[in-house]
Amino acid sequence: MDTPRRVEHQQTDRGYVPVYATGTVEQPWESYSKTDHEVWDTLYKRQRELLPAYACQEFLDGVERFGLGDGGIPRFSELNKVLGDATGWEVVAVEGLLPDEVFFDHLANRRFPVSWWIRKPDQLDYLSEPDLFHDLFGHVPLLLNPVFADYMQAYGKGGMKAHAIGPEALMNLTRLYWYTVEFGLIRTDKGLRIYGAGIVSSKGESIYSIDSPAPNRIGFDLERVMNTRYRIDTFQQTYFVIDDFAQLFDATRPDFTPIYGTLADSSAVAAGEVLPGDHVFHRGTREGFASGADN
Ligand SMILES: C[C@H](O)[C@H](O)[C@H]1CNc2nc(N)[nH]c(=O)c2N1
Ligand SMILES: N[C@@H](Cc1ccccc1)C(=O)O
Ligand SMILES: [Fe+2]
Repeated sequence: MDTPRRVEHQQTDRGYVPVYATGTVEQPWESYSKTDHEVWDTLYKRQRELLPAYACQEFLDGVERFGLGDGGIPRFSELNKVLGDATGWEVVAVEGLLPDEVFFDHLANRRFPVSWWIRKPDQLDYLSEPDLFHDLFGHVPLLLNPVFADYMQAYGKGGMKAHAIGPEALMNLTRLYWYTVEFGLIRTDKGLRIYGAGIVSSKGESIYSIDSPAPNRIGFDLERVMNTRYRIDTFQQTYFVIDDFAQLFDATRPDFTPIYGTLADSSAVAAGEVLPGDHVFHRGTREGFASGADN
């Protein structure tokens, strides 16, 4: 994996850091404070205790293989030895949210962007932008699963294509990412389990997504998901459930171009709606659902 070449040094509050062409930086591991490491340990321990009963086995296996609980914020260079050998993926440190095409370009090249900074102690339960804990603990363990690793690279390539087609196609694809990679549930013989990074990195939403009567839980259907709006500022009003990872990979293998065409003519579905054709695992009570703009 050739690391993107350095193009400039950028003045930040940590002094000059090398910024690469694709928006990546070096992980400033020596700069992390004692509090930063304690925040990681607190969040890790909370999720490690909760998730054996809530997360899918593939995710739990990934957490163990990386040894994310060995104490303090992990060094990306250490993780990349395990990750590179397993599936050829590489964690790269970034400042935060990247433009869509830069983000997809990373995925298309088996690079997963992880914010170098971690949330503050008073942000344990909510923050507005993905931090190191969300990106690393939430997304990276499943990249050790070869089939999921292939899916994520294919997603990146699909993102470059959707970006070239136009903003509506990109929105359809971003909804797919949202309801699977970020907030997806999966069926197991022990009941519904979590694989979405946005859920497993949040104690509150881990419990809510499985136990609460409020949200809908509906069987995954590609076009249904691509046409369903979502909210970024609350727990989800609907969770989509896959039977297994193969279902997700098979559904996303075909060329999406005709689907983008079909969806361009149909109006989007609101986040909390249940449709006649839905495979309803649970029809939510909708208690606590605020109204408001959806994506
Ligand atoms: C897929 C969709 O565009 C999504 O919002 C992207 C945008 N840019 C990003 N940038 C970073 N660093 N991390 C992310 O998860 C995302 N998500
Ligand atoms: N098959 C999709 C790309 C894609 C792959 C995997 C996940 C999501 C999207 C396309 O042709 O655009
Ligand atoms: Fe994420």
